[in-house]
Amino acid sequence: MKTFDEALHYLLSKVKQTQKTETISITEALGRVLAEPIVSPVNVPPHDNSMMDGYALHSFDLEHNSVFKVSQRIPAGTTPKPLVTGTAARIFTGAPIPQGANLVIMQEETEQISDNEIKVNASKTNSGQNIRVTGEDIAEKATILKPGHKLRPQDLGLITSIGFDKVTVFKPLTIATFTTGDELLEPGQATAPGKIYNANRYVLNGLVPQLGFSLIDLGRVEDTIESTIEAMKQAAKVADVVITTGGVSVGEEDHIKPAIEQLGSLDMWKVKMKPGKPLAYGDIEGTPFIGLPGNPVSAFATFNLFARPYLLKMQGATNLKAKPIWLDADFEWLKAGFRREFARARLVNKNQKSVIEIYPNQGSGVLTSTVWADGFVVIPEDTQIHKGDKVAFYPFNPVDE
Ligand SMILES: Nc1nc2c(c(=O)[nH]1)N[C@H]1C(S)=C(S)[C@@H](COP(=O)(O)OP(=O)(O)OC[C@H]3O[C@@H](n4cnc5c(N)ncnc54)[C@H](O)[C@@H]3O)O[C@H]1N2
Ligand code: MOO
Repeated sequence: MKTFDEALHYLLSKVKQTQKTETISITEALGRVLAEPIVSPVNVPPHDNSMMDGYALHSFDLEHNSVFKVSQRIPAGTTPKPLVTGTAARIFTGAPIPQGANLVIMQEETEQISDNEIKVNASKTNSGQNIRVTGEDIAEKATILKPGHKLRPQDLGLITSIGFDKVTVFKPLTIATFTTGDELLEPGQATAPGKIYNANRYVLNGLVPQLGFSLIDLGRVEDTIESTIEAMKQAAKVADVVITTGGVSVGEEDHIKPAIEQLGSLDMWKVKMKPGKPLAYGDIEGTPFIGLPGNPVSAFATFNLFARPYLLKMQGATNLKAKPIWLDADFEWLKAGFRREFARARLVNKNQKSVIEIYPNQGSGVLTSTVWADGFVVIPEDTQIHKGDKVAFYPFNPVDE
């Protein structure tokens, strides 16, 4: 049996990163992975500018005077004249600082004493106050984003702040999915004895596009060797990776193993984790294949824990590792097991403290646990947990994804 860390490490070592890139409009770039560094040709801000609506003047004059003539008016978007010595300039937020001024007094700290005169009432002033300096956000020639970065709304803002309207990103991977099992009915079909509804198809087909990949959904494949081989071939032809659920444990009803062994290569693993013990990895005529277990919670967990980082790495992303949040357990886990448990858990606030609760039924077929929860809590191998122990919580949707 492999440990969880061994399985993940091996899987990630097998990834061949995509080389296919495209240059696209910034309006299409949300969620895409950068293929090239972004180097700024400009300073941001491009000029020293005011943080406040108020008056620009020089600190030297303030040492001698509190009443100033207003010698010019500088709205944002205009170019100021140099400041006449001993005077103030009316200035607005974002407007360039005139040459000869070195601070801005906000208008609430001044009073208008005649049509073109103000009195400064500020108790404390410093040179440079209320001025945003050239390049303080981005310096010219700085690398603002590196390849492998998955673009979020704030990244698009940063890129457009240097004037770029296009970015070079990796083309999205295409993932083909199918589910196996003759017991499966599609939603909308009438129930029948011995049958269950195909839940995994819809979980998988939500998880794949949520990560920004294109999906080819081949639906349910009949449990025969011929149908499985046919589906595999078709999937491998059109996709960068093929992902299935079901048919990876030891039963002879499972045709995934013999099908792939005819078409490529396959490793069947038993991983020391729960849910998600069986996992298959191989290739179909050269296309990577990941076989997730059939139990719905196991399929959900192994997608998140194995397929997600595998696919993100293949897509060129560098931020693969989900970061845990360490919090106090608000539960007891007394049956220490030899497999690492990824218990479905949620964060709750109690008396201004965040703690972790777990769903009472942690069965691999209890999909309700994944809906109730908002993440996994890790119960390490051979470990009991008592209330108040620190535990590692992994949200299902990491914020930086
Ligand atoms: N003798 C052994 N039996 C099993 C072992 C083992 O080590 N030795 N491992 C168990 C574990 S752990 C798991 S997980 C399952 C995984 O089995 P498979 O990947 O072969 O999956 P199936 O047998 O096809 O299905 C398991 C279970 O999940 C239900 N299922 C399957 N597909 C779907 C779907 N698309 N939607 C909803 N539910 C689905 C299926 O009906 C079964 O109940 O094997 C254990 N057995
Ligand atoms: O992966 Mo199985 O779900 O551990 O029960």
